[in-house]
Amino acid sequence: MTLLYASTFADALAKLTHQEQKQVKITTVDLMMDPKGTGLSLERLTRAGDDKVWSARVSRDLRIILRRDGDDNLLAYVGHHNDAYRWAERRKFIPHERSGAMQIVEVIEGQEKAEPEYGDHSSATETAGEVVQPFWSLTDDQLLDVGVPREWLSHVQEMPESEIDSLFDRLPAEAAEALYDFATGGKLEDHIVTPAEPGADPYAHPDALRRFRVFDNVDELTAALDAPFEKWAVFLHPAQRELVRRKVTGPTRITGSAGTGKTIVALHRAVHLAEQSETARVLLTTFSQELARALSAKLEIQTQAVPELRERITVRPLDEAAVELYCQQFGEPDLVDHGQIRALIEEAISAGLGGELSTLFLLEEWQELVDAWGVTDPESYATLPRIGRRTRLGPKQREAAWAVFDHIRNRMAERGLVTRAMIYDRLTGWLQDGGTIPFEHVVVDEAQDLTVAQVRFLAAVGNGRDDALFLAGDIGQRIFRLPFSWSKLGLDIRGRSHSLKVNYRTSHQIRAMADRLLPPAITDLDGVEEGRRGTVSIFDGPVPEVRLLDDSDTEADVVSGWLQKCISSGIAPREIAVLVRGPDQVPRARQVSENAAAALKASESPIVGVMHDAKGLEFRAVAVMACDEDVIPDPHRLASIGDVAEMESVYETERHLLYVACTRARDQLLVSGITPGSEFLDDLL
Ligand SMILES: Nc1ncnc2c1ncn2[C@@H]1O[C@H](COP(=O)(O)OP(=O)(O)OP(=O)(O)O)[C@@H](O)[C@H]1O
Repeated sequence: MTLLYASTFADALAKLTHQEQKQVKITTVDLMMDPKGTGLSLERLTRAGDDKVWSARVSRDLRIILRRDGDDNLLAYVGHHNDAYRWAERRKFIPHERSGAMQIVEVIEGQEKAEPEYGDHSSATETAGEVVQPFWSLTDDQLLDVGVPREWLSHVQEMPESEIDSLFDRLPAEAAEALYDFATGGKLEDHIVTPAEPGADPYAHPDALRRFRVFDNVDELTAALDAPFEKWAVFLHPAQRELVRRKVTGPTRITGSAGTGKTIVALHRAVHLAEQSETARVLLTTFSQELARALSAKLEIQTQAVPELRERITVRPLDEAAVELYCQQFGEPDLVDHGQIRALIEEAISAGLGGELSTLFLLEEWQELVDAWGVTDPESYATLPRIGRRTRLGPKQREAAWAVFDHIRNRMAERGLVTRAMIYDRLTGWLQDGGTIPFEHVVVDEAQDLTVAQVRFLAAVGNGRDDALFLAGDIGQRIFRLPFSWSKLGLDIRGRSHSLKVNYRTSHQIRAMADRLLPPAITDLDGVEEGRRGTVSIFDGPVPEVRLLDDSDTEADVVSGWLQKCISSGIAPREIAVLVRGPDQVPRARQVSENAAAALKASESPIVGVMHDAKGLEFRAVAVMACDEDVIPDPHRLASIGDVAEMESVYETERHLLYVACTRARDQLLVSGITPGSEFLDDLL
């Protein structure tokens, strides 16, 4: 027997109470153990849209809807008696006539085909009467080509614009994606379905695999039933699946705007690589402890059914993994801190080094150039591009500065001190001399914020090995560093960069608004373009609000009122965030959050944080407040700008920050500031 599990079943299961979910799980496992269903109350549903549909009794009121075809048992839906029967009556299960992929098709009323009012569908007419019908000009053939079920052709052609947002709820996802992209300016031809080979299994088509999953054993099934909310663990988009399984001959990067599932792909990729052999070892890494913890938690869910896979995957922040490796090879490093570097600079200045250059200048020069780029001699320092550094240095000043850096380097060497970048540089040299890390595969999430030293290290880790390096990131979310070329450092992903286009996190409305902060395509310094155009979200929600208020009291009242509305609508305070540009604005945010909780006598208040720390997180509702003229872009950063190139890069990262903040919201977003407000708000509006 083959047991199949549909995403509609997962959705329906997630809506039941915990107790009901437990009952469903027991019945489902019984069904798996007793494929003929002899011990279960199975009943064929004569009024269902499909003659292979059955119901299985879970309890007096709960029913599982199954489709039984030969050896296949498909778990299609679960719900209370009337709801479950009504669902079954309005569904057909048919392979699509062009793709061959199995679809669950909602039966709609009035399926007779309407004739176009103004001649045939090839006419450019897009309106019938006053109502805009965005798909009126599309022919049956065009619609079938993108996976629209035949039953839906005329309904789609006549669909008014106001119904577009329901596409994902009602049509198979491949068709909904194509139509939504078309309606928002994309090309239908980009979404033509792939026809299956004759006789192929309709459940094995990539479009079917995004909504059906075959379970080989009870453990896998029970793991999926334990976490019905975690659809990402079970159903991948065809583009995600392809990237997870792709065999690659060099470092590979996946990109995509916020919420397109890059982290999910990185996670599945790590598991896929671990599955390849019992001896495979995988490092799944990212930049912070908090993000690594979140990855670990997801990995637990994903490997629940096969715990030995979990043991083959190590999840660590990259810095921690590097220190661990360093300890194994060279002993424990003594990391220098900021205060020690400052003291060494002051010592050098007292000894007459450094000419007229200030401590602050030398400190920044050390951190941003000399240490970051691993400069070890005056010749390399003299030729280093000074992107992002405001002061141009003449040869004499460089010489004076180098004398200080030389002093720092010598003192550090005498005392056995190292910087993080030096740790990576030493490991890189060791790898280049034939050293090997204890991992065959490294998967990196949030790769857009890698440092120069980390990129060099990873290049040496990859070193031309197949499937060695897989990086996920979005350059539109680079918030910590100035851009630099990866390929010049040996990490060449050109020709192996792939972009995801379906946004699972944010509503259409929030995504469309946040996208206005960034250009439609961003090109990195290696000339690899990341396009945002053509990205679609799979659900819709309220239009985000942008509010400019007269003063901070009024803003506090408005944001607090908005938070109260969110909480009163059933969103738990821990699923709501109030985000601000920096620590100076945190008291404003905290007060608003506490006021909202106090007004409702809620036991907890919405989470407060700065935009930088929100990377990788998500909330049902987000208020991005204090977006004032003198807050974002950060005036301290702007004040120190030296040239146009630096100005551009500061503006870019400040925009990215606001983009990151806005795209943490799944359903509801409020952006506010005090008049005249941040110049970025003009783009949002
Ligand atoms: N195939 C899928 N099915 C269901 N949900 C998914 C799928 N892929 C991703 N998601 C959900 O979409 C949301 C965003 O995913 P993820 O965090 O991987 O995106 P991301 O591209 O890494 O975002 P960011 O760039 O903001 O870090 C998560 O809630 C995730 O569970």
